[in-house]
Parts: sequence; structure tokens; C-alpha cells
Amino acid sequence: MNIKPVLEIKGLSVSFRIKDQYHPAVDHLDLTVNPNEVLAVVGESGCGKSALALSIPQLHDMERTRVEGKVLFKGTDLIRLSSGQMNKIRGAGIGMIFQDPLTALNPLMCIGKQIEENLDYHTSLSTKQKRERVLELLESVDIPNPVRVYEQYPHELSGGMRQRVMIAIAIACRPSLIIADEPTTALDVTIQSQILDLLKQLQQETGSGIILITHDLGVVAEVADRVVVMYAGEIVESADVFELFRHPQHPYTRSLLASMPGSHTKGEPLHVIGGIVPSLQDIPRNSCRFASRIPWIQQRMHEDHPRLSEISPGHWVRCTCYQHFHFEDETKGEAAHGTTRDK
Ligand SMILES: Nc1ncnc2c1ncn2[C@@H]1O[C@H](COP(=O)(O)OP(=O)(O)OP(=O)(O)O)[C@@H](O)[C@H]1O
Repeated sequence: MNIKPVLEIKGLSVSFRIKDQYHPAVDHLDLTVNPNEVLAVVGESGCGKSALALSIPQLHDMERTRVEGKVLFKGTDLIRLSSGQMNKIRGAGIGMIFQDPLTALNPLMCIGKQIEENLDYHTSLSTKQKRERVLELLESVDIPNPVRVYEQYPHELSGGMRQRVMIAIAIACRPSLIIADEPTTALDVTIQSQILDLLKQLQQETGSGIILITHDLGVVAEVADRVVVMYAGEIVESADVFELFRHPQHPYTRSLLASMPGSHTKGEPLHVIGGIVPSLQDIPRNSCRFASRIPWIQQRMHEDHPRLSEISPGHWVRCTCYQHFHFEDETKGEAAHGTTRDK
């Protein structure tokens, strides 16, 4: 069966202006999200995940940002839409959930009215129908006592409850796509798990596609169907979640996985590859962007202008360096290079 993606991103570049020059934080990126699918985008801080997330609903400050390529939402290129056209899609076709509901919610408006605002803008429900729909939404995100919460203000709710409200707002108009940018990062582990279960359950009920941005591989393992690993503005690996966790290939993916609590042998320290994500001006644009963090791999083992190659059906990896990467070489390599790392 031919499934039509809800989101197709083609050749997307998002560049920020720094001292009158534009530097891509997302660089010629392609990805698709299908209905009924949770696509996780992972990477360390500074890899370009939020730059990507904000470019879908066109939320960048266009005074300082250049967005190029195609962002096709059910076939319509969002980059080409006017702000009026975009407003109609934002909140209706596309729902958004961000890390910090306290800044996203209006502190002066009660919860019920905030959810109703979205319905006001995108539907023609009567006042009575709107209230009923809001109570139904609060119930669907497992908020106890929806009638009371309807009247409450954001500061009266716990972090987990506020995030449930954000989810209720995001799903209010039954969007085909939900963008969740670090939705559980601010929450403690038990609540995190409940929120993720809720997202997954709602997604299964509505058939929407979710793009889940996170730095946390534990979150990925819990809910994702497919995973895209980003490094310095590029996808370095993408695969089905099981394949990625069982057969990670790119040195960056492998180091992310090896640094996950629970992934290492008992009693041994977590494995962490040294170095940091380069700043935008320092990203090497024509060679392997991860090379400087694995200096024990010789330059000739890397590709010039590395491309994504499909190494097994649906499993894509960038640069040939993955074929030469072994963790045990790291210590030898460091000795040979005289490099030291923070302990
Ligand atoms: N408005 C901006 N102006 C200039 N540079 C920016 C701007 N926003 C982000 N950047 C830079 O773009 C790169 C990607 O940032 P981005 O926030 O997308 O990363 P991220 O992976 O989402 O990290 P985090 O999880 O910390 O948000 C970083 O180098 C960041 O410093």
C-alpha cells in the first residue's frame, strides 16, 4: 500500500545571521513523517534539532533567519505560504508541544479558555459545544476533575498537568502532525513516562504523525518508530528504532548509545566521546563533521563530501568512517594523538 507522508522535508537549510553572514544550523536535510508514526530526531545540544522543529510551522524570526528547501505538509509547501495561510494550518493541521508549558501558556487566562481559543480560531463550534469539547479534551489527556481544571490558572497546576494541558491544546483540532520539542525534559522520570504513554496512545487513536525532538535516547526507545540522528546540522544516521538500537553504525550514534545509562557493562564508567558540537561558524562543511571527535581515525577513512548511504533497507549512514570505528581504538588513538579528555 502506498502511504502518503504527512510531512516531507526536502533539502531544508535553516541559516542564522551572525555578523552579517548566514550560517546553516540545518544543512540540506531530507526527512519524512508518515501517518501513525513517531519519528524521533536525536542529537546533543546544538545539533540543530530546534532549528529544524521551528522551521516546520515557520516560527523562526525571519529578520535573522533564512529558510530554504521544501517543507511539504500533506503536499503543501509551508515555506511558500503567507503568514495568514500559515496561521490557519498552525494549531489546526499541525499541533505543537514545547518543553516549557509555563512560558507557552498564558498566565492570566484560565486553562479552559486557553484551549477554547484554539477552537475559536479553527472551528465554528457554539459556546456550549466548545466547553464540552474542552472538558472532553482534558479528560482525554487524563486530567482528573476537568471541570475544576477548566477554571484554574497555569500556576495552580503541576508541571506534568501543565504539559497535559499543552497536549490537549495541541490535539484540540485533531492535527495530522504533532511537533513535540523536548516535551518531557522538564519533568521527573515517572511523569515523563506517563506523558510519553499518553502521547503514544493519542497518536494511535488519531493516526497523526509525530515528530519528537529529544536528546534523550531513553525517550526514543520508549515511543519512537523511526529515528533520525542529527549532528552539526546533518542527519548522520536514520533507521527503524529496533535496527538503530541493535545495529547502530555511525560513530556518533554509537557514542550516544554507549553513553546511555544502562547501556554499559556493570561497574564500568559510561562511555563518552570527547569534544563538543562545533559552533555554526566552525562546522566543516565539505568533510565529515564528526571527524575531529574521532581523531584516531585517519583522514583517508572518511569520505569527501560525505553522503547518506543505505546500508540495509531503510538504514542510512553518512560517511565511510563508520566501517573503521571501534571504541577500543579510542584509548590507543588518544595515546597516539597525545589527546586528553575531561574525566
Ligand atoms: N537565533 C539564533 N541565532 C544564531 N545562532 C543560533 C540561533 N538559534 C540557534 N543557533 C545556533 O544553531 C545551532 C543549532 O541550535 P539548535 O537550538 O537548533 O540546537 P538543538 O539541537 O535544538 O540544541 P538544544 O537542545 O540545546 O536546543 C547551535 O549552534 C546554536 O547556537
